[in-house]
Amino acid sequence: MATLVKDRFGSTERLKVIEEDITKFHIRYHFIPFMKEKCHATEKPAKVVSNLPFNVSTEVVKLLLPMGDVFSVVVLMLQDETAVRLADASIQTPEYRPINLFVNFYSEPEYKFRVDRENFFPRPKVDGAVISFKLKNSEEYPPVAPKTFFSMVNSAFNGKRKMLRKSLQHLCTSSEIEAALHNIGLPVTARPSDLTLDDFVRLHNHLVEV
Ligand SMILES: C[S@@+](CC[C@H](N)C(=O)[O-])C[C@H]1O[C@@H](n2cnc3c(N)ncnc32)[C@H](O)[C@@H]1O
Repeated sequence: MATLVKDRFGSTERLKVIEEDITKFHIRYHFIPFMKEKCHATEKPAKVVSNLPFNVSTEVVKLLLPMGDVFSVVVLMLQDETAVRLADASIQTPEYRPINLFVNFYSEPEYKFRVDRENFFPRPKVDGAVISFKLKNSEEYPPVAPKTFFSMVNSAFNGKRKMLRKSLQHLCTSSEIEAALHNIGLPVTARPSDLTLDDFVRLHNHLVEV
């Protein structure tokens, strides 16, 4: 693939073929100077279009979505089931997970279309799908510190069936959690799957004030 691309497009100065493991590659370090040199300041950031193996999907999503300063859009071929789950962040479903909050924190996902397994060679056991993530800029992120926010979200989902007043007890007392839930208009018995991204942000911000 790399050889084919180099042969076909090697003559353009706007192409650089890098053969690296995406999960270990320092994207900003290599990409930002290249973009500065090759693109005019008025141009929008670059886009990612990728057809990676399905088993690195989640790792790649976690790596690329917080890069709104470098990329405007990330378009990925994923396993159909994964693409459906990432694009749909409906609360109160068994599929609702911290990764949905992560995706919607950093981007606006859109399921594009299914790609039947017959279109691949060798034929996999599952269908693929194309999904796009329009990346947000940092000023569009919800008003929280991502590190403490996702730490709270992960703790909340560790006890998925547990009420938040129990699963977040390492952060605050249950009565403080109940008061925070009440303040944001949620039942004191709420579970993590009842909360939207916005609810989690408001809960987090109430709890850090305690
Ligand atoms: C499904 S094939 C797609 C090939 C080609 N991009 C296409 O669309 O026809 C997946 C490609 O990802 C490459 N790949 C697998 N793991 C990778 C990683 N961690 N970093 C970069 N490339 C990887 C493989 O070498 C393979 O060429």
